[in-house]
Amino acid sequence: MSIQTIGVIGAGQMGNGIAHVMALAEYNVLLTDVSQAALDAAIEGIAGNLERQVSRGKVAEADMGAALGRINTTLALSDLGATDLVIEAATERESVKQAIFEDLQPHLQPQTILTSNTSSISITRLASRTDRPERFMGFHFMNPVPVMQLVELIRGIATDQPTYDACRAVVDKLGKTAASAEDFPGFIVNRILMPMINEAVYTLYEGVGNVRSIDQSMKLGANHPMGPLELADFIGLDTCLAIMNVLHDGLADTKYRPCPLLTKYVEAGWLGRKTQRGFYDYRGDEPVPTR
Ligand SMILES: CC(=O)CC(=O)SCCNC(=O)CCNC(=O)[C@H](O)C(C)(C)COP(=O)(O)OP(=O)(O)OC[C@H]1O[C@@H](n2cnc3c(N)ncnc32)[C@H](O)[C@@H]1OP(=O)(O)O
Ligand SMILES: NC(=O)C1=CN([C@@H]2O[C@H](COP(=O)(O)OP(=O)(O)OC[C@H]3O[C@@H](n4cnc5c(N)ncnc54)[C@H](OP(=O)(O)O)[C@@H]3O)[C@@H](O)[C@H]2O)C=CC1
Repeated sequence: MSIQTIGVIGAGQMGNGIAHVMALAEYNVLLTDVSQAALDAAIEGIAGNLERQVSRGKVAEADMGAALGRINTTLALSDLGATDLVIEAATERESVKQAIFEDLQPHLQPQTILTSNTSSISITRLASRTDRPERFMGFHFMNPVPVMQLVELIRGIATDQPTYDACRAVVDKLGKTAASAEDFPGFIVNRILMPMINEAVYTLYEGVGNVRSIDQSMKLGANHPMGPLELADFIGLDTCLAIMNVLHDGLADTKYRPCPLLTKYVEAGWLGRKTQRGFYDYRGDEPVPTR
């Protein structure tokens, strides 16, 4: 099946990045969210990121204008009815995602492929609540989407080969690399990455190091581009906690128990960069550790 128009649900940091790369690859994009403010912020963010790519010679100025022209926004989920592929990138909560698919389904063409950018939730379970489990799969981008090379492709138990092939062709057209992962909690990247981040929070909680020493240790001692606490703030602490809960519930092993300090930050609404405060405070000129 030929994909030309892509619907993106959720205009947060991932939805915004997905719309950006799809438009640059000449797909028409229809981006939706529950708030107009989120849609406006996403368009502004995409324009800013494209401008940076133009200034660094990564994108031609004319391509930037054309890409922005290919992105339309709407508050009405039903407008996504005419798209060929839908990528859901709303909040990492199963009930939110299920409600979106339920509301969207009656408006979709029968052949439309439904996908989720979920970081951890069972693709098979999400698919089973839709009218098209064979045309449903996991389409998992990494953050920041315009920079990261990998896309994890996750088949649910019922996903058919034409659906996988169509999604694979989109990844190829983006110039990114696909990795196939089986449908188990956290798939590949987050099964490995998130326990490391959670362990960094335990290291902080137990006083083994402070925020700065933990991040510095992993940057200078293990050559990670960002320290684990800086990365957690970048991903979003609510998303990190949601992923740990999926690993803990789905694999029933205490090694995945979320650190109580991570829970406390989320309860405080200190979700990282997106709320200006997490393991660092971003409200000043330089990020300042909060512990
Ligand atoms: C939670 C999940 O489900 C899965 C996940 O995504 S886990 C998270 C995975 N991501 C990571 O681990 C990211 C780790 N961090 C990094 O790789 C790097 O710190 C980083 C790429 C984010 C930034 O790199 P940096 O060297 O510190 O910063 P900076 O020089 O500003 O940026 C590097 C490049 O990225 C570009 N960039 C950064 N953010 C961007 C964005 N949002 N859009 C477009 N370009 C962006 C910059 O323009 C720059 O481009 P050039 O190389 O052409 O100059
Ligand atoms: N952050 C990361 O590094 C990565 C995240 N992901 C996954 O991508 C998804 C999105 O994450 P991310 O972009 O970081 O999250 P954000 O919190 O940045 O964005 C989520 C967006 O979805 C919106 N939203 C919530 N409910 C609905 C709804 N019913 N319909 C439409 N939009 C809705 C939110 O609006 P509001 O704020 O008003 O609630 C918000 O704008 C999650 O599943 C996450 O696990 C995948 C890879 C990496």
